[in-house]
Amino acid sequence: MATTCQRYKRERHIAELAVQRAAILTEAVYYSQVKQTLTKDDKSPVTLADFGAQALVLAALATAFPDDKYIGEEDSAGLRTNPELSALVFDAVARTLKSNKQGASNINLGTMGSEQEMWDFIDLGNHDATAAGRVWTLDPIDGTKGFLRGGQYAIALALLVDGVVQVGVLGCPHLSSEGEEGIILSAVRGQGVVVKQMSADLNSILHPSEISMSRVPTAEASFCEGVEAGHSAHELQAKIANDLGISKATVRMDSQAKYASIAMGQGEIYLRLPTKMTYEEKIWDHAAGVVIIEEAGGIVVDMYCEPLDFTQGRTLKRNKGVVALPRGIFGDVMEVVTRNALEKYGKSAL
Ligand SMILES: Nc1ncnc2c1ncn2[C@@H]1O[C@H](COP(=O)(O)O)[C@@H](OP(=O)(O)O)[C@H]1O
Ligand SMILES: [Mg+2]
Ligand SMILES: [Mg+2]
Ligand SMILES: [Mg+2]
Repeated sequence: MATTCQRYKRERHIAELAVQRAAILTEAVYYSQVKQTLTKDDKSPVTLADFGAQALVLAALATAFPDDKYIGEEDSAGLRTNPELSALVFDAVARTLKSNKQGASNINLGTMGSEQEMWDFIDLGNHDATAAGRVWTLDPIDGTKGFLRGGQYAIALALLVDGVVQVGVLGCPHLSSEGEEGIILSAVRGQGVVVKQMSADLNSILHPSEISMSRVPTAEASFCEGVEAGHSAHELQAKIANDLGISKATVRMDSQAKYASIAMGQGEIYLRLPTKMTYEEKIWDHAAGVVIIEEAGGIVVDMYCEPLDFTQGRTLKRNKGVVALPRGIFGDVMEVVTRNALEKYGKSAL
């Protein structure tokens, strides 16, 4: 039986290595001229890098934890009917596998030799029940619009056990800490959070440093919100900042880099209030961020101050809106957030 401090040690390590390997692919695409993109049924974009990163991460998980279940944002349908795009994705995956020797750690992160195998790895992410057992949730590129715009993006991987996030890893290739750009944050519930430098060499994810959230009073805090006006209610968020007497400019940033950034004390409050009450937040947009914030000493709730419920499958259907912030200003800020949420949206109909 593992001691408490060894709990999820292997899961965290493999998740970090898998995220780092996927980031080699996403960064190669980020800086290339070839960013082949499809538009999904919900009108959102998915690029060749999203598919490639999902294949690489799920290959690693399937190799290391074959009995677990996986939920990934993407599926291979768009590749199976598009040979040209599929070949581009496979080429990017093959280059990553070749460039990357998987380190001296002797950890087998899995490989793939054909497009068919790659599609099958991508489709391992089709699970949808989260209330029981071990379920990994993956966002291969969170902030695809940011990725395409040259902004922030994240590779987000988390392990849910019986519906509770136990492990979270966020790879943020364009976020900086202590002057180093390209970082990985990882947390295990009850064991804190570390930030490590991302490196093209899989052996050297290794300058762990502990982090914690900012301790400034509410009036000196700053807000962090998404860039996309369609993803959160910028106007209402500005009103809440104003109601709280916050005068610092709001920082806009794509992806779960927002969670990473406030976990490291580079900002304080992440607000994500709905633009439409029918939208259900996706679990892969929050799971890794939640455990990272909680382990950095913060709290994540919905706009009615309820904890996020990860037992409901692929979406947070029992929650509306998301707020993440340091413990010390929680009471002050949430009073104003819930008042505004009730005024604007009424009582939770959930
Ligand atoms: N109407 C909406 N409201 C809230 N989130 C939305 C949304 N439409 C899409 N999203 C999610 O917003 C995520 C990006 O968040 P942000 O705006 O903070 O960068 C997207 O993740 P992907 O980019 O992985 O698809 C997508 O899941
Ligand atoms: Mg998407
Ligand atoms: Mg996402
Ligand atoms: Mg995504």
